[in-house]
Amino acid sequence: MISVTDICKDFGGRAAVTDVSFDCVPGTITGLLGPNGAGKSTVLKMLLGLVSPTRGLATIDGVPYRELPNPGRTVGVSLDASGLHPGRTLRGTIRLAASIIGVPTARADEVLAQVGLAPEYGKLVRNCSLGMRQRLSIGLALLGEPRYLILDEPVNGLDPSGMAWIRRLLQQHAEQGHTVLLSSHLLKEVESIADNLVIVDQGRVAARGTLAELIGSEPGVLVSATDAAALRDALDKEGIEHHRQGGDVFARTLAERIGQLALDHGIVVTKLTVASTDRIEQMYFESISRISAVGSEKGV
Ligand SMILES: Nc1ncnc2c1ncn2[C@@H]1O[C@H](COP(=O)(O)OP(=O)(O)OP(=O)(O)O)[C@@H](O)[C@H]1O
Repeated sequence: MISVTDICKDFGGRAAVTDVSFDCVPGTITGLLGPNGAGKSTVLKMLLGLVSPTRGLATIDGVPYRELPNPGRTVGVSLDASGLHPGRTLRGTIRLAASIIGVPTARADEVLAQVGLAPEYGKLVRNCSLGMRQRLSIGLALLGEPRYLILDEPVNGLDPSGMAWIRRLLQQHAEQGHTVLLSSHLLKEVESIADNLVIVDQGRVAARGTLAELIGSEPGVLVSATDAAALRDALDKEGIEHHRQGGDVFARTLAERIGQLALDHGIVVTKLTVASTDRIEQMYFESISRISAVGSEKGV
């Protein structure tokens, strides 16, 4: 488990992170979300022993990162893809990292293929696109087959297929019982990947919980069906709140329930849109505006 307890960081007397606490349990993906400068990277760096906390404790597997016996085999880290050595090739970079953490060369080549960079193995890092560097950085994180993945802004620079790829990869990692913590300022991306959210603003936790806890357990689904009247009848029978929206039906339930309902009643669904995005956006802005209000009361 990853445990962050009342962690604080001041830089030159200025608070960057204040009393941040959260846990990440195995088998889940946690998204650390917040606007630019909110303190996300500082939290991750404290967790990884790269910045020492002014107060508080951050542990992985019950100990601070620096006390892990072989951190490279336990925790996969991707912090800043622009920090990779520009004069090394992709393969050279990953093989060097493999030799440092005691992983066979064959595994390095396997990871290069896994992140879609095998055809470019001879390219120098300085000649790689941002997306390629991001893939390399994620490959470095995966190298030691770690139980924990800690990724700072992993979707930065990735195109839509790259984003879909990383989503699948992280979900598979969590399904294997591993723990994923990622930071992002991209609300929609985190919403589609994470099981749990920790929203930070101005260094403080603004909101924390599962997506359902934060936006309500039944966010609502917009459904198009060839027979909308039959759909409305079925929703009535099941006692599911609904109303018309254009030619569609907005039902206050989960997509899974609509799928089951359609199957049970033989209704052909032609389109189904989960209408949570605007609610999560609303929740996000409400959370961070509460922190801003506290900050302005304190004259921050
Ligand atoms: N080494 C440092 N020295 C002084 N101030 C720092 C240092 N590192 C971070 N800060 C400050 O701490 C605050 C939080 O920065 P941090 O990089 O953690 O935010 P972030 O949420 O990761 O932002 P972004 O999404 O823009 O990367 C910012 O005000 C930043 O200027």
